[in-house]
Amino acid sequence: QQAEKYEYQSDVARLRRIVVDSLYSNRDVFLRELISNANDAIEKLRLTALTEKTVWDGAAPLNITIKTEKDEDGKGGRIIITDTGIGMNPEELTKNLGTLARSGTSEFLAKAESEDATGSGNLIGAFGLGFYSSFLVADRVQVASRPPVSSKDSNPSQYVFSSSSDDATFEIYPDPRGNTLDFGTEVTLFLKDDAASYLDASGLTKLVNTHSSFSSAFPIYLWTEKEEQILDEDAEETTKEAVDDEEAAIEEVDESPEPPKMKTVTVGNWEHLNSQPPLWMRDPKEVSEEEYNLLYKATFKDLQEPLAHHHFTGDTGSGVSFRALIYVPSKLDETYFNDPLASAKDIRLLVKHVFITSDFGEHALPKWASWVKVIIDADDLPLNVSRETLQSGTFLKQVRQIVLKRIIQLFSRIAEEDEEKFAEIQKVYGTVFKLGASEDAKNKEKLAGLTRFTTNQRKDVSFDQYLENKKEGQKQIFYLADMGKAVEDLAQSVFVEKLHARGYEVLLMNEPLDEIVAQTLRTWKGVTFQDVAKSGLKFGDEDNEEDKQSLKQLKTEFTPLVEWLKQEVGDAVRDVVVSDRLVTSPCAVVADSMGFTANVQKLMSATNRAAGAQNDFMTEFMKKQKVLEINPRAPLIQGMLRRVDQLSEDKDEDAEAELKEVASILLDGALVRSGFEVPNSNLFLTRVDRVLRRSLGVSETAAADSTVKPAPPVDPKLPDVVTGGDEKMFFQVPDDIEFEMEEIDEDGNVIAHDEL
Ligand SMILES: Nc1ncnc2c1ncn2[C@@H]1O[C@H](COP(=O)(O)OP(=O)(O)OP(=O)(O)O)[C@@H](O)[C@H]1O
Repeated sequence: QQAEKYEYQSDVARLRRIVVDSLYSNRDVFLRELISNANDAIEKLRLTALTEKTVWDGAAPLNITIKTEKDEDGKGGRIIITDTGIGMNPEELTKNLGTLARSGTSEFLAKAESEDATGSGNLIGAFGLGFYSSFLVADRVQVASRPPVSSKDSNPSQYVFSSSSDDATFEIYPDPRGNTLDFGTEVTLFLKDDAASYLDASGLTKLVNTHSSFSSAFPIYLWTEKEEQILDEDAEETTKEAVDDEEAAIEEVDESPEPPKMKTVTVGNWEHLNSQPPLWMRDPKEVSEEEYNLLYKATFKDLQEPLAHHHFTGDTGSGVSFRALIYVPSKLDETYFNDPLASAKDIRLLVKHVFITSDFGEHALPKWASWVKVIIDADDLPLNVSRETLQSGTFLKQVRQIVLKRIIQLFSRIAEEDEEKFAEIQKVYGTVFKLGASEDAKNKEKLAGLTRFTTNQRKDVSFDQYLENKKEGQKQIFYLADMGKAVEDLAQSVFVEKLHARGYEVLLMNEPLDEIVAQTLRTWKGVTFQDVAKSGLKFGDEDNEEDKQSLKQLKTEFTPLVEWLKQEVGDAVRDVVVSDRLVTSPCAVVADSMGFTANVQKLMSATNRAAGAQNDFMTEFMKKQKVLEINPRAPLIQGMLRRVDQLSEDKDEDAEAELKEVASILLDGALVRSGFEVPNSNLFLTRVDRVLRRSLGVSETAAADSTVKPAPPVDPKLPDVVTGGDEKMFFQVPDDIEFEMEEIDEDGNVIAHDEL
C-alpha cells in the first residue's frame, strides 16, 4: 500500500528546530522523554483496561524494552524503544506526532525563538519536549504502533509514522512487516553519525539509571550482549572420532586427556534496569540531593533544579499509609496568576508504585498551592480503584489536607533555618503566600506567617517580627496600602510622617493582595491591623495628661478655622478636625472607619469600570466618609486661622474670596497628598493659576491673547503615495527644497548641458 505523505503543522517544524538548536548539549534527555512517553502509554492502557477488559487481559506483561542494533559496517546504528502501551492508530499517529495540540504553543514558540539558544533550553524544558527530542540524536525516526483490541476495533493493524530530521513532511503507512506487535509502540531512532556512542549498552544503562529508572513503575529492560566461552561440542566430536580411529590402529594409547575445546559465543540477555524500589520508598537518609533533583527533573520535566523538597511517610486518618515527596519548583508557571481556575496537575497519586491519577476532582489543591509537584504512593488501596470511587471517598480529601500542611511546614522550616533560601523562596512565592492567606480559611494564619513586608524602617518583615518591635502601649499594627505605588513613596506619605518621626513601624503595602490579607486577618496575635489612612489610629500613649491638655487647648484655639472650613469644604468631606497625626504637612484627608481609603476607592472604581457599573448611591455615600484633618502646628494652617479671625472682625469680601480659594486648594492638595483623586482637576489648576498670578503681581483677570490662525479650507484629496518600484517610499521631498540635477546617459556618464 502507498504511504500517505503529510506536511507538518508549521508549529511542529518550529518546535523541532528550537529543540535541536537549543538542546544540543542536553541531548541525553531524548531517552528520558521516550521512556516517559512509553510509561504514559502503558499507564493509559492499564487505566483503560479497568473499564474495557478486551484491551488488556491482566496477564500479558507490561514493560518497556530498549534494544540497540549496529549497522553492518559497524559505524552507525539504531536504538529501538518498545512499549506495551495503548498504541496509536494511523489517525492518532498523525495527530499526536504531527501536530501540537497544546494551547499557547505559538506564544511559547515566539518566546523561545526570541531568546538566545541556551536560554530557551529552560523554556523548552518547562514546556516538555516530548517526542521531538528524538531528533536530537536521530536523523530519521520511525514509529510503528498498534492499538490493542477494543470495542472500537476488533482487529487493529500496525501502522508506521516515519520522518527525517530535516523533512517538512512525514509519512504514515501500514507496516510492511505486518503486525509484529501484540499491542503498543516501537520507536526506532536511526542515529546521527555523531550520536553513535549511544549504541553502547553500558552507556545506555547509566543513562537510564540516572535519568529514568524512576520514570516508570513498569519494568525497563535493556538488551545486553556479552561474549562467553562455552564448550565447543562440534570440535569435541571430531577429536573423539579421530582418537577412535587411531585407537584401532595403535594398541597403546596415551593416557593424558586432551583439554576440552572451547569457543566464544555472544549471549544476549534482557537486563532489568529499574529493579530497585523507587526513590521515595527508600530511607531519606540514604538518598542524595542529586538523586532527589534527578527524579524531579525527570518526572516533572523541568530542566531547572527545584528550590526545595520534602520527603515523608504518613498515614491518612482512614488508615492508608503512604510515602510522599513534595517539590517546590524554582519558578511559577508563566500563566499562574492569569489563570484563576487552573488546578494542580502535577500531583501524582500512585498505589503500590503504579500511577492512578493526577485528578483530585473536587478535592483539588486550592489555587495558592496548585504549583506544587507531588508524588504520593499509597500502600493499601486496591490497585483497580477507579477515579470516581477515589473522588467520592475520604482518601483524596485527607491527602489534600496532608499535602497542604506539609507544604506550609516545609516553608516554615526553611524560614526558620535558612534565611538565604527563604529570601529566594520569597521572590517566587511571596505573592502566593498572600494569596493563600486571603483564600484558604483553614490555613490563613500559617500562610500569613510566611508573608513579608517592607516597612518604613526595614525590609522583609513578618507580622511576628513587627510585633517584636512594637512600642509600649501600641495596640495596633500600622499599615498603609496603596496598590502599585513604590514603597519609597509610601514611606513619604502624610499618613506615615508622624509615626515615622516618632519611631513607630508602618507596614508599607503596595501589592494588590496586601490590604486584602490585612482585612481578612483583622488581627495578628490579638493586635488589630490599623490602616493609617483611616480614622481610629492610636499611638497608644495618648493618655498622657500633658498631651491631652495641649491638644485640647489647640482645639479650642483653632475652633474658628475648623468651623469656617466645615462650611467651605463640607460638600467634599464629612468633618474637619484638629489633628495630632501630622508633623510637617498642613493637612490630610482621612477615611472614616466606614469610608473608603484612597486604595480601596481605586480598587472599587477599577472593578466598577470593568463591570460597567454606575456609581450607586451607597458608593457615593461611602466616598464622602472622609475627614479633613488639619495640623495646628503647620504655618499655613496658623496663617489661615489668623485670616479667619481677621474676617470675623472686619468683613472684607475680597479677602474672604481669596481665603475661600486657598481653602479649596488646600482641600484638593490634601486629597492628592492622601492618595485620592481631585474631583475636578481643571478647576483645581485654574485656582492654582490664580494664586500664582497673585504671588507674581500679575493681573488676575487679564486674559492671554487668544487670537489663533484658523485652519485652511477643507481639502478631501488624499496625499499622493510616491512609490519606487514595489517598495513604498516613506518620505516625500518637500517642495521648497531645490536639487542640483545631473542628466545621465545609458552608460551612466553625465551629459553636459550648457544651460545647466
Ligand atoms: N509511546 C507512545 N505510545 C502511545 N502514544 C504516544 C507515545 N509517544 C507519544 N504518544 C502520543 O503522542 C503525544 C505527543 O507526545 P509528546 O511526547 O510530543 O508530548 P506529550 O507526551 O503529550 O507531552 P510532554 O512530553 O510534554 O509530556 C502524546 O500525548 C501521546 O498521545
